[in-house]
Amino acid sequence: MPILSLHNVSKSFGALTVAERVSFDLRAGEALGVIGPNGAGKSSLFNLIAGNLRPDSGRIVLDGRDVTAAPPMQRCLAGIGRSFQIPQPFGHLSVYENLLVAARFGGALSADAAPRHCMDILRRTGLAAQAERIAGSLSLLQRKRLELARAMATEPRVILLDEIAGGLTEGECGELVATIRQIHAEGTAIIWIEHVLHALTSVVERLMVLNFGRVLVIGAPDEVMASPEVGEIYLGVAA
Ligand SMILES: Nc1ncnc2c1ncn2[C@@H]1O[C@H](COP(=O)(O)OP(=O)(O)OP(=O)(O)O)[C@@H](O)[C@H]1O
Repeated sequence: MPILSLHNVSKSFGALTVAERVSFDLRAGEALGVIGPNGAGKSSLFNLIAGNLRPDSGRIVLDGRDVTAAPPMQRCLAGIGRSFQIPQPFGHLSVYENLLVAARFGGALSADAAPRHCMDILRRTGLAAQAERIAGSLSLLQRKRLELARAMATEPRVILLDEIAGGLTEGECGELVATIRQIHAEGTAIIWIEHVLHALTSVVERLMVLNFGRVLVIGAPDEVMASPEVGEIYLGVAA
């Protein structure tokens, strides 16, 4: 059984369609990459999955349970974790405190269980040495790590990563990718929107291309990148 399924999910803002009958399954533990031109509907897709946008039609099923009408908080508790394109930590709290908030409120961990869980996430996301640092004082790479860690602290079954590699140097990007690969290897399913293609394709098993809110193609990354439709929208020429 897939961990997450979208069935004909559609959403429009007036005349602008950001999702048009989007359907796909995410297998438990799978990593799926999402690419597409600016405005294709990638972030809107995350908002639909996380519950920040309500679809006009269609169904979203998490682990066999229909969550289409569930608000974001309930979806988070049900196992959908999310990182944002622009990191959104509590800047005046420490790194550890940020994780504690996520674990207690986003993951409903008990006061007894949360501290140990947060220490584990700090270690797994490469932030152990920064635990006491105020989040607002972190470097960009560390803020990206914190964004990942906050999502992981909610104990997600599926984690949504929105352009987490953007703005990093090549070396920093490699470090973050290694962490994401490890998290994936430990069993968390991932949907990752990313413009840094080589980072994305070094992790994901499948790639989905969105264009004008539609799924243009979904499949193995090398086959998707070699497909004429993708060449057409990225290079503006028919292959
Ligand atoms: N709440 C909203 N109301 C009206 N229009 C919206 C809303 N949210 C998004 N849009 C529009 O929907 C379109 C798709 O936006 P979305 O952010 O999903 O695209 P994207 O593929 O993530 O783009 P990018 O790569 O630039 O981040 C854009 O034209 C955007 O301006």
